[in-house]
Amino acid sequence: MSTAIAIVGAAGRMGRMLVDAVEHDAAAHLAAAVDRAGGEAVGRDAGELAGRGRLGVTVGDDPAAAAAAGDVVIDFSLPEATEAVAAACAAAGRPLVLGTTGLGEAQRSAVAGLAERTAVVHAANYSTGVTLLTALVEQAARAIGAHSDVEVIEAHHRHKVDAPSGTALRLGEAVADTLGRDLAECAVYGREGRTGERDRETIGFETIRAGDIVGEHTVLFAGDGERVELTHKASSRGTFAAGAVRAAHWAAAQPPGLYDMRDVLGLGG
Ligand SMILES: NC(=O)C1=CN([C@@H]2O[C@H](COP(=O)(O)OP(=O)(O)OC[C@H]3O[C@@H](n4cnc5c(N)ncnc54)[C@H](O)[C@@H]3O)[C@@H](O)[C@H]2O)C=CC1
Ligand SMILES: O=C(O)C1=N[C@H](C(=O)O)C[C@H](O)C1
Repeated sequence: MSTAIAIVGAAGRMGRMLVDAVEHDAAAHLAAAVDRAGGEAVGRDAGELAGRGRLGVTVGDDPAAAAAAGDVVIDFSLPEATEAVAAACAAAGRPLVLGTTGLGEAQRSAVAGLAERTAVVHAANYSTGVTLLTALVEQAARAIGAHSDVEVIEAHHRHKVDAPSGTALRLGEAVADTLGRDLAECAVYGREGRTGERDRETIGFETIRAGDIVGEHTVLFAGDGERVELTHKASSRGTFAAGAVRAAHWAAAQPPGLYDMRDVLGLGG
């Protein structure tokens, strides 16, 4: 059986990659495509936008119609779309694979509410490599985190609108949780001026925005006389799209709940 997939944010960098990934997957097909109301993509063919030629799926602006048409919804758009997409998935009883980063409290709460009714996979990064990196970072934090200065460094393309990246925040959270710290209290975002000496309990974040960098993350554990750096570099958005489509197949068979990419890959907690 082929999984019918509805894509929100279909005209974006990730949306176009997702259309391509779905159409490359013999076990899936594109059922609906949605983008921003009033945007120039609405009314165009989603396949043509993705450079794949005509697919016969017109980009719409109604998440409710898209959710009803698909077995699963994949949303990589903007936080402004999240609450409407969650409501559409709840009304249609459809699982959601959410890749959008930079969510605020209201959007997180909408996602948590949806997860009581359907399966929701929410990951800041759908690549297998970053899922592994997160596990390795937890291992490093357990071994040397309490005696190290921990810094998270990320680099992305010039078009990215949120900072630090969702992945960087997730990596920082993984360190904080492992060390029994509260990230909201120990995070330091960039430094400037007369900062004073570094407090070992803090977790620092540095952001680079430049050119067409797809996505790079390093977690640095620095002590006296040595340091450990764990790095992941994505060289194609195809890796995120492939992971999201894999998550969509997986989510279609899950009971309600909030999951992440570790669950999808069967790596446990
Ligand atoms: N979880 C992951 O693995 C990854 C997550 N991302 C995240 O995905 C999101 C999208 O990234 P890009 O594709 O690079 O951005 P983009 O700006 O190229 O695409 C976003 C698309 O969403 C559309 N959009 C905006 N408001 C909308 C609304 N209310 N309803 C429907 N569509 C709407 C825009 O018109 C645009 O076509 C970002 O939050 C980014 O951080 C990106 C790559 C990987
Ligand atoms: O906006 C992007 O491009 C990316 N966003 C995600 C994030 O914020 O972590 C994941 C990936 O690094 C690409």
